Amino acid sequence: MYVVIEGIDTAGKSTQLDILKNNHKEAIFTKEPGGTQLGLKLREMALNGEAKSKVAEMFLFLADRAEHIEEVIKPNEKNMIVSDRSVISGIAYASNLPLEIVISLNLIATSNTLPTHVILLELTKEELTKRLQGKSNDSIESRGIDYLINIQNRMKETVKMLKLNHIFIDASLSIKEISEKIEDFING
Ligand SMILES: Nc1ncnc2c1ncn2[C@@H]1O[C@H](COP(=O)(O)OP(=O)(O)O)[C@@H](O)[C@H]1O
Ligand SMILES: Cc1cn([C@H]2C[C@H](O)[C@@H](COP(=O)(O)OP(=O)(O)O)O2)c(=O)[nH]c1=O
Repeated sequence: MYVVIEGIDTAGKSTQLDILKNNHKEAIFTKEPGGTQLGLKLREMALNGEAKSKVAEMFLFLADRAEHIEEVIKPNEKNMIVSDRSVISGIAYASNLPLEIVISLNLIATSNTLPTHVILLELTKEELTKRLQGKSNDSIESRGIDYLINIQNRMKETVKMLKLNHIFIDASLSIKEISEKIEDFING
């Protein structure tokens, strides 16, 4: 089982992952970017805005993903894996290119190893605005509210285009309500 927690910045992914770590001690927890040794270096470069070219930035995340799939996901496919972000973020955030092209590049990076369960935490513009005010933003988050809402819409479109098993959860529900919906979906 390859479960991914998806959502734009501040959607509540880390909060739900902390609960999942308590409820599923047997699972392997990982993330993108930064789920491998190479990925940590790539994450640093990407989040510090070192790539001036958006295409170069996309390839940093693709390299992170290829390494992550090879080193973490594939070797553990028989176990329960839970990842903070995935190919869904990869496709959605590369918003300077048409979805179809980015999907093809990501299918190469993932060698078609796709999540079996996609959990997308969905924010309203109002809730996102409120939450972003409470944190310092990395180079990607500082691109603004409308940018992130567009990314969220691309995430939903991507999940549907890839026909992945998924649940969209209203991220403004209580932490407990969201956690219960996640458990029902995973155990369903
Ligand atoms: N269901 C929720 N309702 C209200 N606030 C939440 C909820 N889940 C998380 N938060 C808060 O929103 C902020 C971002 O949560 P976090 O889990 O760090 O999001 P992400 O990992 O997706 O960036 C944190 O301040 C967190 O306490
Ligand atoms: C996985 C991935 C993340 N990102 C972005 C989303 C985030 O803004 C940033 C780092 O992700 P993350 O560490 O999850 O940030 P946060 O916890 O604030 O959500 O990288 C991409 O642009 N492309 C990708 O392929």
